[in-house]
Amino acid sequence: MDALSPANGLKLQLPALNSRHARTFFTQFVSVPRRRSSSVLKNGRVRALAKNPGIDFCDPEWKSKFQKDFEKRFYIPHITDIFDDAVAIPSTFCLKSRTPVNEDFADGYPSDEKWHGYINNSDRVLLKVIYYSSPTSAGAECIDPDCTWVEQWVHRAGPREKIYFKPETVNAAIVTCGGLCPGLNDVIRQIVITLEIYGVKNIVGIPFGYRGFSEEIAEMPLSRKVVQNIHLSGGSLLGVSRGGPSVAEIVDSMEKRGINMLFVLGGNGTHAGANAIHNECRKRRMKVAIVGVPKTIDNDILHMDKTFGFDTAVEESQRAINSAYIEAHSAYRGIGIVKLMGRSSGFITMQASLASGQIDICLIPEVPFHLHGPHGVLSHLKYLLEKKGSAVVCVAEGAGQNFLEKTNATDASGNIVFGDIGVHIQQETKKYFKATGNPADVKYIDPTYMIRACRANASDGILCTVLGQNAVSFSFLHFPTIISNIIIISNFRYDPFLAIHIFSQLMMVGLSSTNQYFLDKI
Ligand SMILES: Nc1ncnc2c1ncn2[C@@H]1O[C@H](COP(=O)(O)OP(=O)(O)O)[C@@H](O)[C@H]1O
Ligand SMILES: O=P(O)(O)OC[C@H]1O[C@](O)(COP(=O)(O)O)[C@@H](O)[C@@H]1O
Ligand SMILES: [Mg+2]
Repeated sequence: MDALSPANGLKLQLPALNSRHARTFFTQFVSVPRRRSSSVLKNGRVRALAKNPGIDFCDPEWKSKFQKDFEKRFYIPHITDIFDDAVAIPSTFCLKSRTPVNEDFADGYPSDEKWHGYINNSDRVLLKVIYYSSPTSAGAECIDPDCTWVEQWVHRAGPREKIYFKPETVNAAIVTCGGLCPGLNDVIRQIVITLEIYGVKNIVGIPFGYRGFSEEIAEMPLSRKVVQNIHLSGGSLLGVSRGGPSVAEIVDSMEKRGINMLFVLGGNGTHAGANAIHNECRKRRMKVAIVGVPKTIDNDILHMDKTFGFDTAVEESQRAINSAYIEAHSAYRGIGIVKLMGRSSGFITMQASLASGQIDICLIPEVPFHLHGPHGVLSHLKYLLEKKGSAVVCVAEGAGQNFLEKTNATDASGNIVFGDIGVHIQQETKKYFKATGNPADVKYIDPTYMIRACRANASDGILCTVLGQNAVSFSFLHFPTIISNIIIISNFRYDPFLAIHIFSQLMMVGLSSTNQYFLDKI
């Protein structure tokens, strides 16, 4: 391959080298999110430092104290916290084969004890699977200076043997809020199917997000028959929206409708709402289970390897990138720019760039950059045009917001409306090359809505199925009051934002990768 072909021209930077001091412009184009726990040594290498300066490592008990504190932070409210007389009944979720008895079952089905099909309430999922033997190991995330092995566990999702809701008394509702994301229909479908397996008959969809609680829009009765094929198309069967009624109005409406199980599918805003609804229900002593299923196409949630829709987004982005590449390479001095989702994080942009092998410059919110100047994007574009005649840039929507005029405009949910960094780069690039007397042909593609509206791919489809199932199991079982604990974390570069700690996903936790970055921010 030509040394200047895009795949080679694109520099991937290892996290350990990604320090402000060690970085050159060229190597900053593609970078993975930085960790704060590093310092630069004289030789330019980076040393990982221990986090948690508040811990007294001389205390022989520090490790068990740390683990206790970790467990406490992930305590999930239990229905008996509020209703100490709540009675558990055997699960109605049937794990037994319904097929005709074969030889194995000649003496009848095995008892539940022998079946071992349920999740034990004490089961935990290990969050970190890498043992870093030294703080200098690449990517090391150490709690103490010796990089001691400290186990960090979270609860395991799945059906329990005992439940706290009688299926015949359940009035379940599902609501999808915020922006679209591939996989919403898959999750809705699986929630409905699983609820029916538990024996629930009354299931409705609340149309158009939280707005559906206040406005005169009829709720949608849901059953397996209704949802059977909805995963075959993108969007949300129920519709989505931003903004809407107050929390008190939502809870009034839930009381009026008799809803005692609410599934909210949405992002940080939705879960802030879910948490507020939960608190209001608690205040009114309503026995309601509220379960959040995290939806963020940006894949920026603490502890989660992957959120649904992300994989589809990366895959679908390839079409836009390839089009930008073809346009750029077919034009005289062509430059293609693609903007992808990612308000505070560059996961989609980074992975789509890497997967494509067609991107020369990748810009993400985590890494600041200059447009102008000797180490700016524009001078690198000039270099690329001189060397190979064309170039392609991939930029995350939240990157380079400092170049744009702040309007303080917000959407109906109160989110800050970002300026269009893609348009800005396009304009600046055109101006820059025109001024050099050698114009460039700059094409800009924003595929956001085409990506968001896609049907989930196979991998996301499986993830959604697991999330939907586990959400229902949690609503019924051990922790039915609320699953959506909200932990405020801050993205070190941008405004603090809410990350969602949702337990319906935790059985998916395996080899944590990119999102471990956010662990720092608890
Ligand atoms: N702090 C909050 N308290 C209550 N409801 C909220 C809060 N933030 C957002 N919401 C509501 O949650 C819904 C979705 O929020 P939004 O930010 O648009 O999407 P997302 O959940 O994807 O982040 C909206 O209806 C919004 O009004
Ligand atoms: O035009 P809309 O629907 O407000 O959506 C735009 C925003 O939606 C997003 O997809 C984020 O949506 P969420 O808030 O639902 O995660 C961003 O990428 C984008 O800034
Ligand atoms: Mg949001």
